[in-house]
Formats: sequence, structure tokens, C-alpha cells
Amino acid sequence: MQELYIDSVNHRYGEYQVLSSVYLTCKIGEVVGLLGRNGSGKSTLLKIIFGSIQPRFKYLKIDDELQVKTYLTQQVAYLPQGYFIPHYLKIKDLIELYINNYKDQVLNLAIFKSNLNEPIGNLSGGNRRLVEALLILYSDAKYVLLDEPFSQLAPLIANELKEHIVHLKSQKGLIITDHYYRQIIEISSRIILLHNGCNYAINNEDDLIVHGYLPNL
Ligand SMILES: Nc1ncnc2c1ncn2[C@@H]1O[C@H](COP(=O)(O)OP(=O)(O)OP(=O)(O)O)[C@@H](O)[C@H]1O
Repeated sequence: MQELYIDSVNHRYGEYQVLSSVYLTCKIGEVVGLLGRNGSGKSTLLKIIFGSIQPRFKYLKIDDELQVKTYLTQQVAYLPQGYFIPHYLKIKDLIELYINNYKDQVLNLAIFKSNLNEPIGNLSGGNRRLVEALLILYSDAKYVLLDEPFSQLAPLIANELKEHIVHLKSQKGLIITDHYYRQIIEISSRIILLHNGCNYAINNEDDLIVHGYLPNL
């Protein structure tokens, strides 16, 4: 089956139990929205899936194959919360580094076309973030993890990013977390909330109030 599957995720930082028994799946064709309060462990969970954090326990399969360090398989790409590409790398070199199957599409995007010879650090903060997100989205990885992709993006650019996510959805499985929860609800096939170290399926905004993510006004 074409699916990223993780269960029994258990992780502590020192004495602090962040994730107790987390379960998450993501099929090709799905956008799974991951919500949770600050500090609920969303970034930690994405890093565990990517393999950059080794938890106390996890059971992770990709397309039915057991995984330890997912990043070594190149089946999963991960956009971290902050900038991750060194400022001096030029856009044209980044396309060579990250993009293979989708090269024609990427070269046609205005943000890449008009900045090919620029180092990524010369772009505005929002455009730099958009370029990083697009490089991850249009990489060959089948599963994509996006940690706060909409932060720093002005509404028009956020819409552009949403369109790319929707465009690629049929070919990839995406797990996205962001505090712009309406954007997440809009593009997600389903929503999972992390709370008290566990995961909850969310069906509507009322569930987000019940589980203490949204205020009960
Ligand atoms: N390297 C670390 N060492 C110790 N504690 C950590 C470490 N990384 C994260 N934590 C703690 O683990 C908890 C979960 O952090 P994490 O970044 O996963 O949360 P998050 O849900 O992504 O939060 P936010 O929405 O604010 O980005 C927080 O209390 C954080 O302080």
C-alpha cells in the first residue's frame, strides 16, 4: 500500500514526555493537517518521521517497509520551521540540487525564473520561505512534511503555495502543520490534533474547541 504509517510514537526530552502514543497515517493523494498548541510536539513528530530525532519508540513504515532513518531513503522531504538553505546558494544551483522530475514546471514559475542568478539570501523573507517550500514540494519525494509553510507569507503568496499543494496532491502524501489553521483546514483531506502527547481526529471547528485548541468564545 502507498502509505506512510507511524504508530506508538513515544518521545521524551529529559523528564518531559512530549509524545506518548501517537498514531498517524498519510496516503498518496492525501493532505493531512496537523494542529496543536505551541509546544504540543508537532515539529518533534515531523522530525521523528523524517528521522532526524530518534524517539524512545516508534513503529514507522513507508509503503509497507519498516523505516529507521527515513531521510536516507529520499522518499520523504521535510521543510523545517526556519530557513534551512544557506543564504549564499544561488536559485539555479538549488534547482539542480533539489529538482529532477518537475524541472520544467519549476523553471516556469515566476519566482524561480526571475531570480535564477540570485543567492537565496537576497530574496525577501516571504519569497525565501516560498522558494524553500517549493523546492521541497517539487522534489522527487513521495511524502512531504511541511512545518509552518505559511508563516511569513503574505496572503497572495500563501494562496500561491496552497495552489501548488493542491496541484501536487494527487501525486504525493503531505503532512502539514501551521498555526494558520484555516489555511490548513481549507487544504486538508483530514485534520489531526496533537494534545497532551496523543492524537485526536478532528471533524470540525467545534472539536478544536472541545480539545482546547481554539478558545470557546
Ligand atoms: N531539543 C529539545 N530539548 C528539550 N526540549 C525540547 C527540544 N525540542 C523541543 N523541546 C520541547 O518539546 C516540546 C515540543 O516542542 P515542538 O517544537 O515539537 O512543539 P510544536 O508543537 O512544534 O510547537 P510550536 O507550535 O510552538 O512550533 C516543547 O515543550 C519544547 O520546548
